[in-house]
Amino acid sequence: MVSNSDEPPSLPETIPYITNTYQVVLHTSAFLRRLKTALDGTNNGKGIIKYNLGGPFKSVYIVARGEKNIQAFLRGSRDLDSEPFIHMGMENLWGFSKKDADKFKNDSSGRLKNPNPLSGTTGTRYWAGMHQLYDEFLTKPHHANALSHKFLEVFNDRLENQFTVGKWTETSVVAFMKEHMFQASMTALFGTERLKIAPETHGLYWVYEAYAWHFFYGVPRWMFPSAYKARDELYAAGKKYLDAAWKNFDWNGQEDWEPHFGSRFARETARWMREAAGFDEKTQAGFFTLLLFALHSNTLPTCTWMLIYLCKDPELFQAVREEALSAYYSQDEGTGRPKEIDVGKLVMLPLLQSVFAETLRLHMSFTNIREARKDMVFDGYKIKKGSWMQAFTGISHREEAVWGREGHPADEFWVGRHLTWSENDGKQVPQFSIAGKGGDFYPFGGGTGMCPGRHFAKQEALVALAAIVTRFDVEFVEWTNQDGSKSDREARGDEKFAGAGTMPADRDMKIRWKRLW
Ligand code: HEM
Repeated sequence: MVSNSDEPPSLPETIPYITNTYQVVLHTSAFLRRLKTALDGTNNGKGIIKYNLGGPFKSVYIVARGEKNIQAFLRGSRDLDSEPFIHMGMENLWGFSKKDADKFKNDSSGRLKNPNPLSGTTGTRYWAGMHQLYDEFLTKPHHANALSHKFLEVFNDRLENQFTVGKWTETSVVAFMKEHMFQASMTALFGTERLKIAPETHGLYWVYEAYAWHFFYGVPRWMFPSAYKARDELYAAGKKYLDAAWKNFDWNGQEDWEPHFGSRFARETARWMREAAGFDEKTQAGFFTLLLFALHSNTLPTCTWMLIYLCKDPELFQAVREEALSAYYSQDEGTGRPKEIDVGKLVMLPLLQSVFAETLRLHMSFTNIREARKDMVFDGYKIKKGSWMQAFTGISHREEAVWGREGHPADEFWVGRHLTWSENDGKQVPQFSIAGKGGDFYPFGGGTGMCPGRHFAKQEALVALAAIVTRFDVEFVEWTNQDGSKSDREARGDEKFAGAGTMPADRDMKIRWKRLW
């Protein structure tokens, strides 16, 4: 470690200005392993480490440890700005035209209702407009609830239509979720028409998702030509859907959901892009491609992992089933089977919340990035205006000193980690708690840029899981590779996704299951 008084230690690298840059962009899992080793070796006690990205001029300060520092990093929204980082992905990942991406670049008024007083921006406030859309139509309970109800309706229909009551069938968990959860959440957010008009969206999406991190960093096209081709075809598929939705939607209706645009959020986003922001067609299709990524890239693998953990542990499966059944408030008159579920109650159940949190803790590997708006001092170190700061959930979420418990190291899935127990009527009753862990657990980011889909995401994952565990008896068969051949080991997080979001399972789990109702 190299250290002087104003500067934190630097992350050593074999080839100056090359090794760290190469790894953080193209091999983030290796970068994180090296970072962890360096952190364990440093005795500055603050967990702040510096490196240079792409040459000597871009300093990056990694805020790796310490509740206070991570909180300050996540919440310091006025001085530490996530907008340049989002802007960076707008052309290559989102698919914006340069002209429209520049509208965001030139707007320094921020996302909040009142413009940043330091900003001289006049005219349309693009960041604030986008933030308001998220806040009003995605985060607010009415719209988050409408999305999860539609999701559940479609997901339930699919379970009922695909599987016969009382019949055992074999299925593969990862492939099953990639088909059915994908389709149900697409319908909830974007309507039934998107996949009818552009069925290629489904196949193209997985390629786009796998290379999203490379697109974000602007890795040249010649390195991954087929991924770039799939990305461009996905933009074109988004345009087909938007053109048809604009043509067929009846703007006089005010329903929460209809088949052409889907949710109110999608409809209002389309309207804002065209009417208030004046984006061109490329940008409009690009934004709806980015929303695909936001919708699936974390929730789908998270829910898949949750199901994998339950299928691995029949006792936990049974306990979660009993808990989930307690959230059903009506029964079918003929069969006496559970019918309607109280989603508000379901998402507060301790065991289910604990399975969700533990899965996000272990598998959400995201790089939070901020840029310093001005020269500042951070935990005693001088940070120059324009420097980047990064915080990695892949480090914080796995800190042994924070998460390790006797017999349950931080790297292991253990549902008891977030539960406390108390006695009620002679019975031990669990409570879920992750309070006081804000600096060690931040799967949804933080500050004004915090994930606006977090409530919908939790509801979606938990209703999907509840629908499965209450309806199916399940038996584990074997681990397989993605092509269906037998695997000699169980699934791990796919390292290709390290730093970019939830790491999907790199193996599939074959199960037998029987629908009960
Ligand atoms: C388990 C599921 C999810 C996780 C872990 C997650 C996590 C995140 C994170 C870490 C960010 C970046 C926050 C930041 O920069 O500070 C983000 C942004 C975002 N998420 Fe989620 N997300 C999830 C599901 C969803 C869902 C279902 C939606 C619905 C469409 C969604 C919509 C968005 C959007 C639109 C943004 C961009 C916000 C912005 O730029 O201001 N997310 N999410």
